[in-house]
Amino acid sequence: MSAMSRAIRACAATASRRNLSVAAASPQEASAAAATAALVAGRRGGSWDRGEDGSRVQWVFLGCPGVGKGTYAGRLSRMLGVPHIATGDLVRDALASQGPLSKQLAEIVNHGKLVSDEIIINLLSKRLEEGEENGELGFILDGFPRTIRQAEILEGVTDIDLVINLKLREEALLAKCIGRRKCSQCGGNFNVASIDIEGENGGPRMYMPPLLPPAECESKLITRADDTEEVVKERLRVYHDLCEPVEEFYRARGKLLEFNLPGGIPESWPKLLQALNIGDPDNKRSAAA
Ligand SMILES: Nc1ncnc2c1ncn2[C@@H]1O[C@H](COP(=O)(O)OP(=O)(O)O)[C@@H](O)[C@H]1O
Repeated sequence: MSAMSRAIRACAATASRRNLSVAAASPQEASAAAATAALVAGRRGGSWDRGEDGSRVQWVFLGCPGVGKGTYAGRLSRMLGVPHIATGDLVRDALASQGPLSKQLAEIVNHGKLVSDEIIINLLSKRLEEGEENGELGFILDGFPRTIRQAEILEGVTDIDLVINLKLREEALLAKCIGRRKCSQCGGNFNVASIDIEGENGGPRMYMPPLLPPAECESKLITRADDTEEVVKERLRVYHDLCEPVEEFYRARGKLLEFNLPGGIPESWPKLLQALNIGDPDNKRSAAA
């Protein structure tokens, strides 16, 4: 068992024994913009590349359902050579496994609720153990932590370098979730939604074209059971109630990088790299993404 997964399990057990109540973090005095600038500037001179031992990248992605955490975390993980660990994927794998946990999880996930911290910690610890056995170092977490208690547990066992908080206008989130499709054969992710929203307060219009599947995938597309309008609305409500405080948790610790997605992938990806101060002088890495 890896040191980190062991520590997560131990910390979670202690927290549940003590019924850990987490003190609210003190608000940071500096403005969010100044904190973000300092955060990125702190990494200038070095780059975000993994260190020689590959262990430097320990990042977390936060953001509402449909914002694109999986897309951007996946791209960065391929670019930086660190595993992308999405707790939503771990939950869906457990759901598909038809094991004893599967029925219990379906009830929760298909109603847009959060799985208990204990179940998530167990799934994550198992995934980290497997990674350790395969020599993985570093990680980009996507969808974890999602509650203050999960954030406290993670903070207690390892140092998170950076938390990227992706933001997108609420009108786009619902449409993006409902438009999501996956090819059941090749596993490719697509989106049939065409989003075109008027600019706010004189700001630019937001256009996100659909990401359509190639002809060979068209008949094999599946939709996630929790991507119905009713369930997405519940997931958004749960996010605002339980997950938004996690943003504040990291903001107060000076780790939060806020990133407003300006549009679709072609427009947003280079700007995200820029915000992360990831140089790409010879374009080799862009090709890998
Ligand atoms: N860290 C977590 N804590 C509790 N439940 C989780 C966590 N991560 C994933 N889940 C469960 O898996 C579902 C799907 O997660 P995910 O794919 O990350 O969805 P989303 O698109 O809402 O961000 C969530 O709605 C929730 O039920």
